Amino acid sequence: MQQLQKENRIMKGIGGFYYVQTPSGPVECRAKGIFRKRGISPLAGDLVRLESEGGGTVIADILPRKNFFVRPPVANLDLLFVVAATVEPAPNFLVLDKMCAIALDKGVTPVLVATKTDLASADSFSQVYARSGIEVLLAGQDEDAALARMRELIAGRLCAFTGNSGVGKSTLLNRLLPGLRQETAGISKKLGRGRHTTREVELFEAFGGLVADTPGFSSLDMERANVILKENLQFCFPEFEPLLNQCRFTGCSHRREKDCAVRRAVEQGLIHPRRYENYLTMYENASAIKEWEQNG
Ligand SMILES: Nc1nc2c(ncn2[C@@H]2O[C@H](COP(=O)(O)OP(=O)(O)OP(=O)(O)O)[C@@H](O)[C@H]2O)c(=O)[nH]1
Ligand SMILES: [Zn+2]
Repeated sequence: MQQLQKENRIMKGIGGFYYVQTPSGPVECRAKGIFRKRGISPLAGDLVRLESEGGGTVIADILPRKNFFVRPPVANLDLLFVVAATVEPAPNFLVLDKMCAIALDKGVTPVLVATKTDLASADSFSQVYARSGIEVLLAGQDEDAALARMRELIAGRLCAFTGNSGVGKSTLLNRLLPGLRQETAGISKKLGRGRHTTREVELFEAFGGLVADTPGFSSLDMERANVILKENLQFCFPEFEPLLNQCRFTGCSHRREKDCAVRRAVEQGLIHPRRYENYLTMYENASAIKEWEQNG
């Protein structure tokens, strides 16, 4: 099993105060002034070095980050549950593929969770992702196996949930962590503030890992900070990976080039056409954004 570092980790930040989990218990502290001068803000998920200052404790250093997200503000994410419903709302595979690609681009493992499987079949999910290298879990109303697998995946990792409004993220989180709401209220009370301020990311210890309560992840693909370079996009589709050195041309974009191993795999049914189509769309988007940025 993977081990989460038991060092000092920021669980939550609110109004300039940070709630840091340390091997000897939780500590509430501020950050040293140097961060503000450098324009760096400590984030939930950050591993930090603490120092004593003026009788209190301050964050003196942020250890190198594996990755970070701007909205919601969280660092060092290991795994992202991408939640999508079979119906109400109907799945948008382009959005799902974008979310998975953004995760992979940042070194985060995406796991798809299909909800409302009691209302409609999840066959489309199973088919589209069967050979994608992305794990799909079916979480209808009575699917305990999916919850068991989620607990297993959370162990040793920092995890978050994303998905469009109404797909069932809260329902899933409540089934997974029935105590979450009370805990949220408890911590807010302890800090004596925050219940009605802007939602900040808060990490919860669960099943040997950490789960982020991150309502804002639905806007993931809108972030400029999350733009994937078109050259890197091919690495964000795990099913392309074993083929990448088999294309005739080095630097093949897998669109119109001759003897492209990726296109051949699509024709042979080894890559799902929907995934390939979405790759092409994302490639065009990435090219457009780059030109726009250069001209702007
Ligand atoms: N039938 C069925 N309904 C579900 C399931 N999961 C969630 N729902 C319902 O779908 C609706 C939306 O669920 P939420 O959990 O609030 O969805 P959410 O993703 O948290 O939505 P936002 O808070 O808007 O982001 C609620 O009425 C739930 O009861 C499911 O597996 N089956
Ligand atoms: Zn190619």
